Amino acid sequence: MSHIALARLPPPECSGGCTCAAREGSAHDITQRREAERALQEAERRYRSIFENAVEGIFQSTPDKGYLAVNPALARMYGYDSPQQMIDTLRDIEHQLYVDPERRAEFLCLMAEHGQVLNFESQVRRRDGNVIWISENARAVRAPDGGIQFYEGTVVDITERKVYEARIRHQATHDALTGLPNRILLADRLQQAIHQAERDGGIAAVAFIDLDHFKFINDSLGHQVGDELLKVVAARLKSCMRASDTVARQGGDEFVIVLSNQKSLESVTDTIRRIIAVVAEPAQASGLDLHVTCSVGISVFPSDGHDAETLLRHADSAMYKAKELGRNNFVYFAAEMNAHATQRLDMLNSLRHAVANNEFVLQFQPKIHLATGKVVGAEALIRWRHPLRGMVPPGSFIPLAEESGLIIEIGEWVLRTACAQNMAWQRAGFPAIPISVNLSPRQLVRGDIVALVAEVLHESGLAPHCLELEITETVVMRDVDKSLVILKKLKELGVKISIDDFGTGYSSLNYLKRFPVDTLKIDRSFVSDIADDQDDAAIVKAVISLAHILNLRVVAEGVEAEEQRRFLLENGCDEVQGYYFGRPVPSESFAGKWLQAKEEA
Ligand SMILES: Nc1nc2c(ncn2[C@@H]2O[C@@H]3COP(=O)(O)O[C@H]4[C@@H](O)[C@H](n5cnc6c(=O)[nH]c(N)nc65)O[C@@H]4COP(=O)(O)O[C@H]3[C@H]2O)c(=O)[nH]1
Repeated sequence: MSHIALARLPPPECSGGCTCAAREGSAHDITQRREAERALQEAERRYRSIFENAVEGIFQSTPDKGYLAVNPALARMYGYDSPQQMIDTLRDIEHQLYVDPERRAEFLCLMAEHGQVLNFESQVRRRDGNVIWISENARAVRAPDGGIQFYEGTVVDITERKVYEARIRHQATHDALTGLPNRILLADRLQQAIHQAERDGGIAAVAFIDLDHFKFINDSLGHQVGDELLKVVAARLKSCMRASDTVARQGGDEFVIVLSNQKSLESVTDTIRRIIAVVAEPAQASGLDLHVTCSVGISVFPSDGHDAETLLRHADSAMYKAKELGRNNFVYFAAEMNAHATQRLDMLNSLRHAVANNEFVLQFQPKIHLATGKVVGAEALIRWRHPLRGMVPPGSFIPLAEESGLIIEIGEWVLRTACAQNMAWQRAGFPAIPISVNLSPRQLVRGDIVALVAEVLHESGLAPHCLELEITETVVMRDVDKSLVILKKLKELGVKISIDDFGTGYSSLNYLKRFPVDTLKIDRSFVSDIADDQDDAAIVKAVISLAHILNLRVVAEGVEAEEQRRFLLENGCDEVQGYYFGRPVPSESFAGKWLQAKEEA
């Protein structure tokens, strides 16, 4: 404003008589021009400041290859010391900048079609070779003839967001512990393998892999050891696979592999054999030497199913068959397994129902003192009174209860009922004899078994020495240190402990010496043949002497014949149990037959 006022003033040398008005007019023109120039300069200064100081990268580039102008932010983003250095160096954007040169072609194409690109994301190479993700917004600036003169736009570095997105995507599709694909990605990969086999007329195989006795390792050695072991197994499985195959963790100790584009079943079998061998190699987890095996069920596209869900279900059924057949092996799906899997599911449902509806009963089998023939104990044995199938023996449902975890509730019921029954006999005036209860592997490792036994004794009022817990030898030997701690605590409660099925495992004498046990029960498989099989006879004799050296009682189970009784008597066995003396019977019959007999005697 001030210079306009100044321009209107006559110049100092003016003495009048001149055409001051004209001079004033021309001064006015100059002033206006200067003003416009200054405004322009000001605007340019402002825009330059924005350009120079913007945090976003700003550029002008030509359709052919290079840059016209870039701001310092863009030069910095791409790793150059100055804009000029960047302009001079980057003469071929397509090949020097874009990681995928195709992106430049797409950029040009979008510009030609729409005159702009929005959020155009690409990977570019910085001057130092590092790759970053950028997002560009740009427009085409056209000449009056309509041709593209140059492009101008902005660039932001979105690497951090991309890394974050990739991490989130990875987390959603991978298992956190092992880093393997999870169920979601597995479904996708399996679908791809099916499509590929359909297209090429080949086969694809799905293998369901379950670690044998993993739950036991997890429960007894702790989750940390279990987790470590899963990681080792995951790495081993991966080492057996081609890049095009998939190893996924289905959950827990279950893995699934998808073998795509297979030429023949032989090649599938070869891979599975390799997997079984590699899993079975000794493993180290948390400093412990472990040995784990796996059972594998395989289904094949197209013969065993046409969709991912069916193939997975069938591989799962085959895996159960592999477990049934002794574990550490593999089985291909066969149609009849469907029926078996359905049966198993039905059984599990009715077993759950049985727990809720109290469909179990206990029977009792006497333990006889061999030398005197007196009843010195009773073993409680569970039966399932099924509403349709009648009395179901424990061999038909205990393994499933164990596998599904239902054994915890069932076992607790057995313990309570057996202790209550013993008290009921005593209150009815029968002599106090110890009652034996089988403890399942899961019950033993669950950690609160000591508290449970203490609680049941307290609630029932049963004297601790009137309860004997039978634990199978293999379970005790699987984790000697942990078993030792639990058995000691149980012993401190005052209950008796018996090692069941003795001889079937691999007890070391050294361990046996350390265990606070009262009784060894010789497995009935040895007893049944003592009259005919010299080896079994020798084993039974050895177990009796060993037990006596260690100051333990010996009970022989499964005695069915007189010659077995005589052999055991002659060799100093303390107690016997078996059909020869008495079968398991309901509580009333037991009291009537055995406890009265003891009283009369
Ligand atoms: N062949 C033959 N068998 C005889 C003879 N004497 C007794 N037995 C049977 O041998 C089994 C002895 O029980 P176990 O070794 O503890 O073996 C038991 C035990 O491992 C399990 N079991 C039974 N009740 C329970 C329970 O309450 N809890 C748990 N966890 N397991 C149980 O089921 C297994 C089988 O039980 P049961 O069918 O009742 O079978 C019982 C019994 O009926 C004989 O002279 N000859």
